[in-house]
Amino acid sequence: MTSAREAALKALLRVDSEGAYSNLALDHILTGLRLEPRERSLATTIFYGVLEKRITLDYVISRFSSTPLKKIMPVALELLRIGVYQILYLSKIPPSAAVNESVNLAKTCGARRASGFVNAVLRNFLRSGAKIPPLAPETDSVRRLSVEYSCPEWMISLWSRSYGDETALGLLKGMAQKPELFARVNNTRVGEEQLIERLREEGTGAESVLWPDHALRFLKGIDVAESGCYRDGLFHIQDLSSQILCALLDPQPGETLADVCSAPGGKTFTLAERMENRGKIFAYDKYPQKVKLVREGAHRLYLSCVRASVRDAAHPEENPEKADRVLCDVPCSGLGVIRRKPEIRFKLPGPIDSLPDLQYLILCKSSELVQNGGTLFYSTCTLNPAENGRVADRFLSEHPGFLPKAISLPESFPRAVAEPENQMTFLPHVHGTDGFFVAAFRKK
Ligand SMILES: C[S@@+](CC[C@H](N)C(=O)[O-])C[C@H]1O[C@@H](n2cnc3c(N)ncnc32)[C@H](O)[C@@H]1O
Repeated sequence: MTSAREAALKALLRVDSEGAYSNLALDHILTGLRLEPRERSLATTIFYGVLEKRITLDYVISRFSSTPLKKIMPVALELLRIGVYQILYLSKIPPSAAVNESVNLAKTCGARRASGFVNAVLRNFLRSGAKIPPLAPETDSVRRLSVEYSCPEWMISLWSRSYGDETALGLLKGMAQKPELFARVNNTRVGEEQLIERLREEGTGAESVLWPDHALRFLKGIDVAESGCYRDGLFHIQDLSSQILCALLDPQPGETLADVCSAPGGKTFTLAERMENRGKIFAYDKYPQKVKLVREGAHRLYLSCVRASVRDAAHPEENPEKADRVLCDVPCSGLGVIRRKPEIRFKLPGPIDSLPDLQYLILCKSSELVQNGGTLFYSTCTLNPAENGRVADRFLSEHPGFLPKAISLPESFPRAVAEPENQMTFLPHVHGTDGFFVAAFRKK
């Protein structure tokens, strides 16, 4: 029978070898296995923990292995990470059990010849006192932070350069925190208090958030597949940052909107709800299978004003009907959602460098959809000025037909980054949201 650690191993290998998204890789492995709830929870803890702490774990392994990391076969390396992770961070698991389980899995999961090596490295680590060994005194501060917070050096340098050392440190500390989970109440079907009560009956605690309206905070995790309220279309899961963007966009019933990068549909749904399902939202995405997700979500939530279809926002064949408000929630590097998707920290800076050109193109093309006097919003879930403020600044400087539209927020959302008043960067450790960026423009 597959154990929790074997499930975690398989999911980790999937992320490494196929570049799979963490949640999908884990779901894929766990579906089809009949693990006890406790085993399932251990598999999840080990899987996410190893991804989150990988840089720290690799540093530890490098100090106790005579073989350089790059030469260790993938299964053995992952088993070493799983072993060291449990020894360092899971105090309820006896260290000897952590070692034995990794060694046994090496024997049964395709790394039999490396099982002695896995045993030797883990036992060396235990004998040394099972602590993260100090770095050499000459190690520079970025490398130190990288090992301490398990964050790549290039990302730490980017954040220090862009936001200052203090904010960069805040981001690193925030990255290690468990993110809160929020829902957007489907106000076309249920009131906030009513939904809180219905969730309580299902055994899920939730409370209202002061702002924006119709946002709920879950008091513990929720398995949406098990929730009747979810199936009945009473809410969708959405971070506060996205809900705030939709509040700023402020669509009115009866208007026409275009959401040019809409899948899987979270913002489309909130916008449709804010419009009380009256008017039209053209929800586009480049990929047909993703458009299907938007259609299914709108159907579940009874949002008939959503019209989902395939369209390439960067190379549109023709421009459809103009809209009162247009949203460009562009593809981005996702550095603001590392708390939820730990594998994002292993993206390489090279591919990220090409994103601003695509983002700018999408923004320029989409600006042609805005009616005179209408508004245009640009957003990302990343913390990288090249994809954020620089795209927004360039748009204004090259489009005299648009003006900056000031963003003003309640006092509980103070500005944490010096930027023009039509831009706002949300930081997890300051605002309690995902890392997020919004820029707003008005067409003359
Ligand atoms: C950040 S996600 C959008 C999230 C979505 N707005 C939501 O709230 O659920 C970016 C989306 O852009 C889509 N995309 C990427 N390139 C595109 C393009 N050239 N045209 C249209 N959509 C594109 C991706 O498929 C992805 O679904």
